Amino acid sequence: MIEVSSLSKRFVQGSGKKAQTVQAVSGVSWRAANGQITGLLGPNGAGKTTSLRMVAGLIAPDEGEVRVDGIHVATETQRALARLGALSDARGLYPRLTARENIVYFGRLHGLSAAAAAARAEHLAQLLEMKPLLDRRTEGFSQGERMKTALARALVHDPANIILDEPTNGLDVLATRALREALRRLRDEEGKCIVFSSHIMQEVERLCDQVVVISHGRTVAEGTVPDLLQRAGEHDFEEAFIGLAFSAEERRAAGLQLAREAVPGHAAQGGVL
Ligand SMILES: Nc1ncnc2c1ncn2[C@@H]1O[C@H](COP(=O)(O)OP(=O)(O)OP(=O)(O)O)[C@@H](O)[C@H]1O
Repeated sequence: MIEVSSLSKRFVQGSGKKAQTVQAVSGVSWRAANGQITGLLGPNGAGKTTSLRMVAGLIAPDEGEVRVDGIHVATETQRALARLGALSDARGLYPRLTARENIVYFGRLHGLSAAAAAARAEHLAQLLEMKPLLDRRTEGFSQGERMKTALARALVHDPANIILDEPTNGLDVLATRALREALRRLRDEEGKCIVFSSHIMQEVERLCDQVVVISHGRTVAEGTVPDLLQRAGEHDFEEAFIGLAFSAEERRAAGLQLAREAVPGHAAQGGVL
């Protein structure tokens, strides 16, 4: 289980009089349960990546806290992170090593014996359907092949919690489906707590048991897809997302309208969403 409470983070760019402050995350709170897939859904710049980087202990929050299975990431970092597998956008594989060597190497860094790491590589290759890749050098791997290898590497220590930042970025339809299937198996067969960020509505709608909508660094809604549809008073998830994530003023400024806001006989300036 992952619990994020009142998390805030700002970045300062430049120095002196030219310094600019960006409030990336402003009091975000959410909870991701075991045996469920939780989606962080938000427009570009909403604060999803920054939130996940704080969950993974890569950057420290200014305020708030993250607990992984009840363990504070800030104070018991090693113990909390031992229970977390993180897949970031930068896949960062070693090109001269085979997929198997990449996975085993990370297993060894996590303290697994050579035999245990090798057994995990076999198990994960089966789970992620990547057996034919295992003994190829990762140099020249396709996006989908790289993603699978990086995911196997992130799962080598069998963490109970998995976070993935926009995992389908750059993947074609087949690789996306394979990833979706792998995440379902990790949820259903192994009871993992899975969190992934996305701005792709269909992906979240298809896969997530629970959705957290983030906008301007805040949690603006949380619930199942049917909960969010009901809350927004919409039948279409994309319309619900637009209604929840953007204020009426923002929609007007962007020249966008929800279908239900359209005046009959008048075309929207920027097109009806
Ligand atoms: N290292 C940084 N320095 C300065 N600003 C940053 C930094 N990292 C993030 N930001 C800013 O914080 C805000 C939130 O960024 P973040 O990457 O968390 O959003 P996101 O929801 O993941 O967006 P996207 O869907 O576009 O990836 C943005 O305005 C971004 O420019």
